[in-house]
Amino acid sequence: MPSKVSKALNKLVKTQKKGIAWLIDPDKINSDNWNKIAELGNHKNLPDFIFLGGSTYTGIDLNPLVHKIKTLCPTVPIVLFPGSRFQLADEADALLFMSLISGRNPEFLIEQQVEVAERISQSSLEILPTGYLLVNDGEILSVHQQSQTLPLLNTEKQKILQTALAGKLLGMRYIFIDAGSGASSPVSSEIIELVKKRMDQTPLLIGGGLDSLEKIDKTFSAGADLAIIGNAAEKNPDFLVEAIAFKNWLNQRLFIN
Ligand SMILES: CC(C)=CCC/C(C)=C/CC/C(C)=C/CC/C(C)=C/COP(=O)(O)OP(=O)(O)O
Ligand SMILES: O=P(O)(O)OC[C@@H](O)CO
Ligand SMILES: [Mg+2]
Repeated sequence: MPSKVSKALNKLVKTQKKGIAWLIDPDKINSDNWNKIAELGNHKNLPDFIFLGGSTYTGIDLNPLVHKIKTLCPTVPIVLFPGSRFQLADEADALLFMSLISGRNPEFLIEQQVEVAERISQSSLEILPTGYLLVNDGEILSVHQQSQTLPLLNTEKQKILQTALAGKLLGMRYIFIDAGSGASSPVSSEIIELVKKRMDQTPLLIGGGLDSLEKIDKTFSAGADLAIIGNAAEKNPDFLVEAIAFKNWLNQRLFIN
């Protein structure tokens, strides 16, 4: 099995560097996004990964989209972040093979995964076993509607820690805590700190509502290894480049110190 993406994620943890993933929603990609991808192809401020997925997308073959992104921006690994089993594409580099462990809906805990296990084990996708937790201040967003689960609250510290640890002990190699796309407040710094302290070498991915450099800074300072940015980049593609430049500056500062 290929290991390019897992190596890159684990390297972030080992070197204490920070990474940024640009989340592209196949349903919403527009001409501004395409222009940005074309620019990225020869830009020094590249995201570490492109995540591809949407909470509601159920439509057509994603391979042509993957192919087009790869042609324009060949050096950035494309990681599938599927809202359902219909969002697979063999031409992507890797797949976040998630189980929604903050919820109790069997469909997203195990059923979706069972349906695709045989297919993906025969593909050349790099499989990233991921415990996926929805955590916010009680806001119900499209991912909650889609998965028919409620988010854990930022105040439910013990429950969130227990859930992340259970995922890790079950062998999930990545923990992704998501406030949900467009969340008005992101995963709290307290939660990120608490979970990060107990993760050892397991990469911690944080996303949802990261729409300012201040929020990204807080997320990284609290211990996130990778920040996922969707809506803010969709609305203002230049924000993505600013966020990446900021992350590069943080990493450089770490190196100098
Ligand atoms: C492993 C396989 C094949 C499927 C996993 C299926 C699971 C467990 C999904 C988790 C629950 C879920 C529905 C996650 C959605 C993740 C996602 C791609 C969010 C992005 O949200 P947007 O589509 O950007 O939100 P908007 O609809 O607001 O744009
Ligand atoms: O669109 P935003 O709010 O950046 O969220 C990204 C992602 O974490 C959602 O699942
Ligand atoms: Mg979206």
